[in-house]
Amino acid sequence: MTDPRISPDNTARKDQRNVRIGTRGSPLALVQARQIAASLEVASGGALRGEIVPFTTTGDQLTTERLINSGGKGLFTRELDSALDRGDVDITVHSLKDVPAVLPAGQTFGAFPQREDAREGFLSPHAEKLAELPKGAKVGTASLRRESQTLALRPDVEIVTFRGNVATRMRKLEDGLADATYLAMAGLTRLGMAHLAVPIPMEEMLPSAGQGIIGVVMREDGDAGVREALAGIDHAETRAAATAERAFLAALDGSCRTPIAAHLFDRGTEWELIGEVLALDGRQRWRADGKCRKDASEAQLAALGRDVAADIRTAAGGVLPAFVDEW
Ligand SMILES: NCc1[nH]cc(CCC(=O)O)c1CC(=O)O
Repeated sequence: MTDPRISPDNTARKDQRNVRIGTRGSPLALVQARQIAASLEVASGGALRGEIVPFTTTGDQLTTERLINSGGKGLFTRELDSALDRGDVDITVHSLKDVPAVLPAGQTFGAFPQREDAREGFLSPHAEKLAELPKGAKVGTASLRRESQTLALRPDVEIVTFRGNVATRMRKLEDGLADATYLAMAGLTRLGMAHLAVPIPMEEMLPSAGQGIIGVVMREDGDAGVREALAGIDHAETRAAATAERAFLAALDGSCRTPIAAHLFDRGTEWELIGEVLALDGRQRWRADGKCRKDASEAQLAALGRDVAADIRTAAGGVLPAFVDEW
């Protein structure tokens, strides 16, 4: 039976407004953008209708070479940033860990929906975890954080550069190009493929700042209806984590480009931020942590991030390895 109030061809109702959602065109990005579209429609009581507008970013066009040699951060956001600036789209949807520590001027996060599993996933046809790999095994990754964290635990393994979507990486594993690789559990879960990986305990391999979080960006002078609907899908705990982890990142990113990891842990009555910086070869590793109350303001959470970053600087004697960022 057809409900006469619902237009059968799914065209916009007269009282419905279109929200153009800019996103990358990758399978994961599209799943995330569709999820945001659906939640916005619900949060606005049907007044808004999400329209997905896919973009190919610079980062999507790069293949084998290390992204880091191609301009670092912002590779996956640049084209989306300018589309939002120009007003070609109303909002952009990103994996937060791919978003540079500082947003372009005039742009702001309208929503951080509830975080997905932030853990790293271990994928290997031969082993359940890194410790089980044979001596000298090849571990595929293009992330400098994962590379240095792996070498810190297993200095004997060989790191090989590994990129591509989930299917590509699985094929490379089958072809023996590497014995193991990592993918974020969040991405795998969103794609319905979490069964392919074994989650790694968070404190064994601290994830990237913002891992598992989707950031929805709007213009500061953006439409009030859109702003309100975004506020309706914002998740307070996730915003707290995004704020503390990104403040930590921003405080270290300013002067150095280094393998960095951070996560805000829920310790019942308190938040605990753990941050980590490593030398590329994994031989040096600095960790620091700090706590604050669960009812902390965004300013206090940002201060927590900066404090933990300052502790790491002190621990490292002010000499952090001069290198790269996460992507
Ligand atoms: N750097 C690419 C990227 N950006 C976001 C995710 C996964 C989803 C997420 O962490 O939110 C991934 C893939 C990966 O690192 O495994």
